[in-house]
Amino acid sequence: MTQPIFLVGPRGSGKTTIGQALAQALGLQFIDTDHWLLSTSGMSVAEIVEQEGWDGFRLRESQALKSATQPGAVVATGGGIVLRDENREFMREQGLVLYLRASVDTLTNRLEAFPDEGQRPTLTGKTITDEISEVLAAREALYQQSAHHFIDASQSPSEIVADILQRIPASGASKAAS
Ligand SMILES: Nc1ncnc2c1ncn2[C@@H]1O[C@H](COP(=O)(O)OP(=O)(O)OP(=O)(O)O)[C@@H](O)[C@H]1O
Ligand SMILES: O=C(O)C1=C[C@@H](O)[C@@H](O)[C@H](O)C1
Ligand SMILES: [Mg+2]
Repeated sequence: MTQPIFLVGPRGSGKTTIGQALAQALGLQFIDTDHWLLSTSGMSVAEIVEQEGWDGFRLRESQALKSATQPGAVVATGGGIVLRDENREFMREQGLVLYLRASVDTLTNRLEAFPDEGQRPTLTGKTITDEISEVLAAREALYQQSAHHFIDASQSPSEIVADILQRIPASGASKAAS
């Protein structure tokens, strides 16, 4: 398989966790746009937003997506990557896009247990539950438009990886929607 696999979804859906496990299972390189930005800029998401605002972060994130993507890699994106048309088009044209879907309750539980405020500064100033509901409602259609496959991300990591592997046989990843 030479086309990259992109994981999209909201904060806490498991893009980083599942991306690492999937890359290991497939023997592929793992890339994470949030980590790539941290290592290339030396700044956390919170620091970039403090200095450049969310517009500055979104610009850097789009550049990171294009610079970091490699053929045959698993790419965990940031939760807001789908906000820009150019990013959605890039991912769909270059590779296979998987949407990790989970309920507001599941996402809230995960983010409350591990908030990581340096990488997940508030988007709305609201509580985690209210923020997730609002952000998911605003982005759901964009995640759906971007994705070739919807994956139930409420399962355990090993179940999710097995589910993904069933949909992308070694003979070549399928872009058929499901
Ligand atoms: N399938 C899962 N089952 C249980 N816990 C999970 C699962 N996937 C991720 N987690 C946990 O949820 C938290 C968030 O996961 P992760 O960082 O992978 O999400 P993310 O989608 O990459 O978020 P972000 O958009 O902020 O980068 C972590 O603490 C992780 O251990
Ligand atoms: O959902 C979002 O907008 C974000 C998710 C994280 O992955 C980071 O990219 C950043 O905190 C923004
Ligand atoms: Mg992540």
